[in-house]
Amino acid sequence: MLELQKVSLEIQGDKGFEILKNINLKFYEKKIYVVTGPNGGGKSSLAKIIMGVYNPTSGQILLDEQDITSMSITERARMGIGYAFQSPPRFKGIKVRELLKMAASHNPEKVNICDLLYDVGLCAQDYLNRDVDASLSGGEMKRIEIATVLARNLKIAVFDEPEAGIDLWSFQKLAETFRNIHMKYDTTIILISHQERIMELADEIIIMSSGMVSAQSERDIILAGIMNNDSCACSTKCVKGVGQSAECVG
Ligand SMILES: Nc1ncnc2c1ncn2[C@@H]1O[C@H](COP(=O)(O)OP(=O)(O)OP(=O)(O)O)[C@@H](O)[C@H]1O
Repeated sequence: MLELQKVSLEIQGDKGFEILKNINLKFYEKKIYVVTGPNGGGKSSLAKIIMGVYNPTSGQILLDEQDITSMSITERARMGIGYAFQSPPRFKGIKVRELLKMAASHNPEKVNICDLLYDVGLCAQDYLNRDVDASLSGGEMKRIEIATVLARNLKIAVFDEPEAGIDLWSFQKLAETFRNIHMKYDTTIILISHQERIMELADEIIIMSSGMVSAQSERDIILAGIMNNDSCACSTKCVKGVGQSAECVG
């Protein structure tokens, strides 16, 4: 289990401000969590603090009861925490086959890289010998990145907007991929997303807003709340919501 206890993150600057405020969260094994919420709410910062890109200003992070708060990205990666980037990096001179083999190097006998490519909706025959460079489209690169994360058989896998750059036709396949991982592995999956169809995969949904957890509950409860919410998201006092600003009085 991954646990965040009273985690806060302040970015130093002219007038340092708190990006994350007193976050208390528990992520259990074999569950899918979707972190959602308005732009700037703190979702990616939460992912980065789990990864070790940022270190909290205060609070603690525990993985299976071990304090990992001050561990580096590399140490956390060794302990089984992995992250898929919004815009995956490209590696000059490396083939898809080599990239996946490297990712699976801790458990090569367990991982079939052709199955992995199939799981992310790519045909092994067409892609194994492709270079991991600019010749791959954004969506193809994203899927290969997801395959590398799967290959690592992680304890905690964080995906930041996995749907970004993936066409509507392949979206269903992506959702199936996460369902399959959920069934096949004990990995805790944390998905950062605004997409309702990604939220539908969740066991639990966490809403981040203004650097705080503003709601956390089972998927159906949160989704019902979002669907029934006809209140206005603007900062002024408004009875009918954004887009009907004639009603705004603030
Ligand atoms: N390194 C940084 N320096 C200064 N401000 C930062 C830094 N990282 C994040 N922020 C600010 O912290 C807030 C939260 O950012 P974050 O990227 O976590 O939001 P988000 O919920 O992922 O947003 P989005 O949905 O737009 O991706 C934003 O106001 C952002 O500008």
